[in-house]
Amino acid sequence: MSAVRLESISKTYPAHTTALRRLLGKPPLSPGLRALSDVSLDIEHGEFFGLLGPNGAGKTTLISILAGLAHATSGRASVCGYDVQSQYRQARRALGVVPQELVYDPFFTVRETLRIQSGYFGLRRNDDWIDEILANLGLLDKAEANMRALSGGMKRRVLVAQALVHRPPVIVLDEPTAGVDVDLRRTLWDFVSRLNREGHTIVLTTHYLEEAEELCGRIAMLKAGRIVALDRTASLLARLGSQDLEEAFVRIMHDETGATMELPA
Ligand SMILES: Nc1ncnc2c1ncn2[C@@H]1O[C@H](COP(=O)(O)OP(=O)(O)OP(=O)(O)O)[C@@H](O)[C@H]1O
Repeated sequence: MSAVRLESISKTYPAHTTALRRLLGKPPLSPGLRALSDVSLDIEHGEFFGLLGPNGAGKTTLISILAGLAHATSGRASVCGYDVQSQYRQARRALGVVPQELVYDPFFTVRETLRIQSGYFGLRRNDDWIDEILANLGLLDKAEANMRALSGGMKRRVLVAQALVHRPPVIVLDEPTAGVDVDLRRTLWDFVSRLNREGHTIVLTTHYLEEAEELCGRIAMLKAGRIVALDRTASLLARLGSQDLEEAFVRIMHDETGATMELPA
């Protein structure tokens, strides 16, 4: 059983329309937007997997479908064997998501935020694990600070901590290092790599390709909602004769043949 399984996932966001046009039975002003087209993918337990692609390629949409925040128009997705729609609770419990956007409640301290998050998963007396997460993310001295008093980078650390409170076997990080300093990057990657060594499956989206090259054993590249490359990182570089992932990425994204570069993992 895969940690993450995507079977022919397509997603079309509904067309933009106005209430008046709807009332008059007129067609929408713009057609719907197809964000994902027939995406199939298996991520095995224990993998450190990179999901790459330019802005608007569909990475966040895919993550939203896994987290139950968006529904696929067609296809099936599962986390640790649990269908993200029909077995939502089990699937969500198996997943920790670090969102791209800084979302937080300004009325709580860091520790309260993590206790509340634990409560969503029915976990009481989770303080030992919360303390361990705080220590590993360099947040221990901020535990009693109010969320609104934290810097942007510190808030991002709390988002990472929130994703981990229920010890999910699969951790998805959606651009976790966007706009954060070198210190946090190091702390974060040390901690995430340790979690990976301990058996957690990691799915990472990032625009920092050198980070993806260093960390991810296997990579999928999305372009306009389709998978255009799926391979082990080293094999991908060797096959394209590229010096680094950035060069490979540019070549694949500018390849107009539309051929999918896929090899068995
Ligand atoms: N809620 C929504 N309603 C309508 N369109 C959306 C919605 N969310 C995303 N889109 C569109 O779907 C496409 C894919 O967006 P998505 O955010 O998944 O891309 P991404 O690969 O995560 O991009 P980025 O690297 O910029 O984060 C884009 O064209 C985006 O404008």
